[in-house]
Parts: sequence; C-alpha cells; structure tokens
Amino acid sequence: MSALVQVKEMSKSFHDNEVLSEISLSIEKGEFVSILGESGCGKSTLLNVIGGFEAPTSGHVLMDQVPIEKPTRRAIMLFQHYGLLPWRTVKKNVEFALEPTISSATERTKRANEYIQLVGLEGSANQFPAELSGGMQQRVAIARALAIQPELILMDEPFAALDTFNRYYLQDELLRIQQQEQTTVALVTHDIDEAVYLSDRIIIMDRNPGRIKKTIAITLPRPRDRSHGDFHYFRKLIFDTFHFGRNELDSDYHI
Ligand SMILES: Nc1ncnc2c1ncn2[C@@H]1O[C@H](COP(=O)(O)OP(=O)(O)OP(=O)(O)O)[C@@H](O)[C@H]1O
Repeated sequence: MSALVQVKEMSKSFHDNEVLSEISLSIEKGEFVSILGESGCGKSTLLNVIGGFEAPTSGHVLMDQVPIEKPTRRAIMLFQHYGLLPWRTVKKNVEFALEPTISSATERTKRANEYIQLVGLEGSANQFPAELSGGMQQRVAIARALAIQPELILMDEPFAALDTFNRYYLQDELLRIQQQEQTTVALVTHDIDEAVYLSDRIIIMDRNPGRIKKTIAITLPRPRDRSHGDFHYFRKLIFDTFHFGRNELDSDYHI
C-alpha cells in the first residue's frame, strides 16, 4: 500500500483558537480509517482540511504528494444529513452529481443505474427523497458519492441519525462496496463499536487543542463478529485510552 493522504505537522486555528495542533498522519490507498474523539476535539475540522474545505494554518496536507488546496471530485464528503435535492427523484439526484464530469446524458443514466443497483435501491429509482426512509435516503447519498468514483470518501457521522438495524445494514453495505471499489475512507464517528467493526485503523484524538493521542490498528479478520471476544478486546482497549471508569460506561458505547 502507498499513502493517498499525508498530513504533516498540520495545525489549524480559528482566530486565536488553536483547534488542531501538529497533526501528522497518513492514510493508505484502500484503507478504512476512523477518527474517534470527544465532542469538540476537531474531528470535523480535520476532515474539512483533508477535503480542501478549510486551509491549514500551518503544516502540509497532501494527496498523492500534491498539496490539497481546494475541494476536488477526488475526495467526496458524506454527511449525517443526506443533502439530497427534494425535488429530484433518486435517479435524478445521482445523475445530477455526474453532470460536471459526464457530458452524455445516456452515460449519466447508465452510471446512476449501476450505483443505485449497488446500494439495492433499483426499486425506488423513480421515487422522491421524502418518500424514502432515513436509511434509504442515506443509501442514495452513498450511491451518489460512489457514482462520482472518488478515490477518497470523507464521512462525518454518516449513520448517526439511523436506527441500529439500518446502521448495521449500511455499515455492511459500505464495507462490501468499499472493498469492491477499493475506495479509501476516512470516517468520523462517536460510535466505538462502529469504528472497531469498520476500520483498518482507528485514530484517537485528544482535545484543547486537538491532537492525535493514539493510533490503533484493528487486526481482526473480516467479516467481523461484534460478539467475539477479540472484538471486545479492541473495544476495551479504546475505552482504556479514553480513561473511562466503569461508572462512566455507556451501554451503547458512544463517546
Ligand atoms: N468555522 C469555524 N469557525 C470557528 N470555530 C470553528 C469553526 N469550525 C469549528 N470550530 C471550532 O473548532 C472546534 C472543533 O470543532 P469540530 O467541529 O471540528 O469538532 P468535532 O470533534 O468534530 O466535534 P463534534 O464531535 O461535536 O462534531 C470547536 O470548538 C468549534 O467551535
């Protein structure tokens, strides 16, 4: 594997407030990395800098050795709120995202259909977002992001608004497609379980200012079993990193 993204001694301040301090990390091609940390530690800011939406105050952020200076279609951001256009059908939402790069309408339709099928929504292609459940809307957002065929998907708590069943289902779908397409993923989450289930590597952050506290490689074979003792081992390792005492444990493993 070789590095797709390199962040080198990067700091980010908003006015006088240093939010990220001396962050260095690299993300390999095809790797699934999660970023965990308490609220306000700068996780979203880090994604925004990697996506080119925010400029670092100092240090370097590179994609394939080239400085990231603005958002490009090589890196797509996926949010908790799906950002679908309500007046367009599922198919038209996906096709719309392809307009800047595919000039032929026939080609756009073909690509859109392919990715709608990939997320299992072929039966809903002509429906409007309001007619779909939250889980289905997020699948449309995933199809739209993937159809662009980005090298990197940046995800900011994409499953946080979903119920457990939809969350588990979409986590599996995402992994299946990510492995098939060899897409590189950087995911921000508060859900330790989700991070252990999905990631090759988990980056744990400290706050005030945001720094990398620890990086943990999740060496569990796939598909992973959430009830397996080894899974619990990694969960505990992460809890211990946050120094949570027993009384502070939350049954859902959210931070
Ligand atoms: N555009 C901005 N202007 C000023 N301050 C900002 C801006 N964006 C983020 N911040 C500040 O940076 C800090 C980190 O915010 P950020 O959203 O990156 O944290 P986070 O770890 O993603 O938090 P959460 O888990 O609650 O989403 C916060 O104190 C926030 O107020």
